[in-house]
Amino acid sequence: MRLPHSSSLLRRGQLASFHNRQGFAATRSHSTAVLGGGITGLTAAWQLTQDPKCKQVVLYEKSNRLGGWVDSENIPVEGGNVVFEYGPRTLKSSLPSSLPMLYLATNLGLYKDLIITSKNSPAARNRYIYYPDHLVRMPAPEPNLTRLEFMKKTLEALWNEPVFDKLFTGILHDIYTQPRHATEWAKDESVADFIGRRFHPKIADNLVSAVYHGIYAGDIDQLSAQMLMGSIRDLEGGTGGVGSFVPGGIFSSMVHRAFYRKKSCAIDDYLAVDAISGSPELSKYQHDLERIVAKASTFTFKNGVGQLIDALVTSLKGSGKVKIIMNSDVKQVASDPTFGLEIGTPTANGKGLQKQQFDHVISTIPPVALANMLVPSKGLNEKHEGTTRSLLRKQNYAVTVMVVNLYYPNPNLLPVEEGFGYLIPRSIPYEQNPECGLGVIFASASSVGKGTHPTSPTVKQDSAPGTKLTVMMGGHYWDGVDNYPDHDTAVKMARDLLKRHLNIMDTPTVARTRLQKDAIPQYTVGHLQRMYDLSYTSRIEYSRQLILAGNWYNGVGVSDCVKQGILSATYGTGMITPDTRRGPWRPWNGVVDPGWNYEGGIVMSPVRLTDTRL
Ligand SMILES: C=Cc1c2[nH]c(c1C)Cc1[nH]c(c(CCC(=O)O)c1C)Cc1[nH]c(c(C)c1CCC(=O)O)Cc1[nH]c(c(C)c1C=C)C2
Repeated sequence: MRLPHSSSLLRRGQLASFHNRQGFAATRSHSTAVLGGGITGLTAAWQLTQDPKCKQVVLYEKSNRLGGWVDSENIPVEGGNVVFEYGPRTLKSSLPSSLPMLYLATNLGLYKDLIITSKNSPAARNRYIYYPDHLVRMPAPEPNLTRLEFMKKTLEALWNEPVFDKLFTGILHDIYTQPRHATEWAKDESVADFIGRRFHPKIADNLVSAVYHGIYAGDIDQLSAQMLMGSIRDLEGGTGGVGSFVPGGIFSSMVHRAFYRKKSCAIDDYLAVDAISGSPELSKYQHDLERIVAKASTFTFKNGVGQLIDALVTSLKGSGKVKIIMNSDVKQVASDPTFGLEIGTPTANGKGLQKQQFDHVISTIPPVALANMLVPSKGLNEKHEGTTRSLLRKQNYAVTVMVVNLYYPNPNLLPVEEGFGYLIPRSIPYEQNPECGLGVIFASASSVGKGTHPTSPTVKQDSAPGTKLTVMMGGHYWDGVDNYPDHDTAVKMARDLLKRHLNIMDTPTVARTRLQKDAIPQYTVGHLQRMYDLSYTSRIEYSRQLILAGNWYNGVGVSDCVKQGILSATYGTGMITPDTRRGPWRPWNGVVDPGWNYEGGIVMSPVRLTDTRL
C-alpha cells in the first residue's frame, strides 16, 4: 500500500501543540471529569493532560481495577511463561484507523514493545471456518504456491466446500439485481437481510455470521448493516453495470475499486489522527509506524494489550493533573447553568452529596448507568428535559462472552496448519455446538511477530514452547440466560468442543476462564440514527458540556475506543476545531460543513465515510 503522499502535512498539523494549532479554539483554562476507567476513559484523560489549558482531570472508576475489558495475565508455566488475554488480544492494522492507537502507544514509550504480525504470517493467512464438520481454510495467498496453483486450489475449494455454497450464484444475483430505491435504501436493515437480499441467505448463514461472531459475538439478524457494513452497502448502486440490464452491484464495484485502488475511510479516523498530541518519541517513529501499518495484519504488545493500560495509568499518575478515584460511587451528574456540570458523590457519613463542578464531563460508562446518574436539565433547555436519559436507556443490549484460555505443553497439538483460529457460523446445528461456541483462537500464533526494527528477530509473548488456545462461547446465544457456566463447567465445555471439532484429547496444564458480562455492546438496526439523535439531544440538554464516548457508541474495538477517547477530549470539549487547511489527510474539508460544531454529545463527523486512494 502506498501511503498518502502528504503525510508531512499531517505531521505538521498533528504534532503541533495545542497553542499553535490552527484549529485551536479555546483560550480559557478548564477542568474535566471522566466517567469510567476503561481504555476510552484513560485515553481521554491522557489526551486532556496534554493540553496546557487543562487544569484538572478527575477520573471516576466504580470498580477496583482500571482497563475495563482489556485484561492480560502473565502466567508462569513449565519452561517459561504464557500471556493470557481475557479481552481484546490483537489490534487490527489498517490505515488510518489504527494510527491513533499506535501514536498513543508510541507517545507512551511502547514503540519498542510492539509485536507486529505481518500480512504474510500464518496468523494472517490461515483463517478457518468450521463447516459442516471440519475446518475450512478461507482463500488467501500461500507463499509456496505459484499464482496458477493458488487459483486452482481456491477454485476447487470454492466449488467443493459446502461452506461456499451459493457463492457463485450469489455473486451473479448481486450483479444482476437492481439497487434499492434511494428512499428504501436509506432505511437501515439487518446484516442478514442485506446479505440475503443482495447475495444469498446461505452466504449470510455460513460465512457472514461467522465473521460477526468473531467481532461482535452477535446475531446478524439484529446487527445493523448501515452501521457495520456502511462502506459495502454504499456500493449497492454499482459501478460497471451495462445499461439497465446489468446494474453491476456490490461485487463488481468492489473489483472496480480494488483495480483503481480506491478505499472508503471513516472521517472520524482522520479527525483523531489530526488531533492526537505528539511527543518527541512520536516524531522520531511516526514515519516508521506508517511503514509498519502498511505491512502488518495485527499488533499486540510483548506483555499483552494490558501493557497499553499500564502505560496509560503510569502516565496519568505522573502528570500531576489527574486524580483517579477508584471504587467511586457517582450518584448524580447535574447541569448547573453557572458552573457547568456537577458530579455528586456520597459524603463521608453517607447522608448527603458532595459536589464538584467541571467544565465538561466525558462519559464512557454504559448508557443506562449514565441515565441513572443524570439529572434532567432545567431552565434553558426545558423543552428537551429528560430526552437524553430516555435515549440513553434504549442503548441497553450487550452480549456476554465466556473466555476460556488453555495452555498445553504439546507444541504440535493442532490438526491443521497454525493460524488465526476458526470461527463457528450460526448454521452449525446445536448437536455439533451445544456449548454455543463462537470461535477458537490459536493464540500462540497470534502472539508472535516481528519487533519494530526492520531487521528485528521474531518476538513472542510466551517463552514456554507449548500451545495456547482460547475458546469463546456464548455471545448472542446466551441472550436472556442468567445462569452462566462456572469455571469448571466452562473448561469442560471448551474441552468437549475442542475434542469434537479438532480431536484434541490432551489435558491442558493451565486453564483460566473469565465471564465477560455484557462486554460487547450490540449495534442493532437503527443504531446510527439513534446515535445522531442522542448526540443532538444531549448537546442541547446539557449545553455541549456532556460528551459521550466508548464502545457503546461508535466502534467496539480498542482502536475505535482510543479514537473516541482522543476525539472526546479535543473536539468534544471544544478545545480544538477541525483544521481547515486542505490536504488528503484532512478529507473533511469540502465534505463537511466547516461550521459544524463538534463540542458535546458523541463526537462523530456528520458525513461518516469518504473515498481515499490507497
Ligand atoms: C472478548 C472477545 C471479543 C470478541 N470480539 C471482540 C472482543 C474483545 C472485539 C473485536 N474482535 C475483532 C474486532 C475487529 C478488529 C479490531 O477492531 O481490532 C473487534 C472489534 C476481531 C478479532 N476477533 C478475534 C480476534 C483474534 C480478532 C483480532 C483481529 C484479527 O486477527 O482479525 C477472535 C474472537 N473475538 C471474539 C470471538 C468470539 C472470537 C473468536 C475466535 C469476540
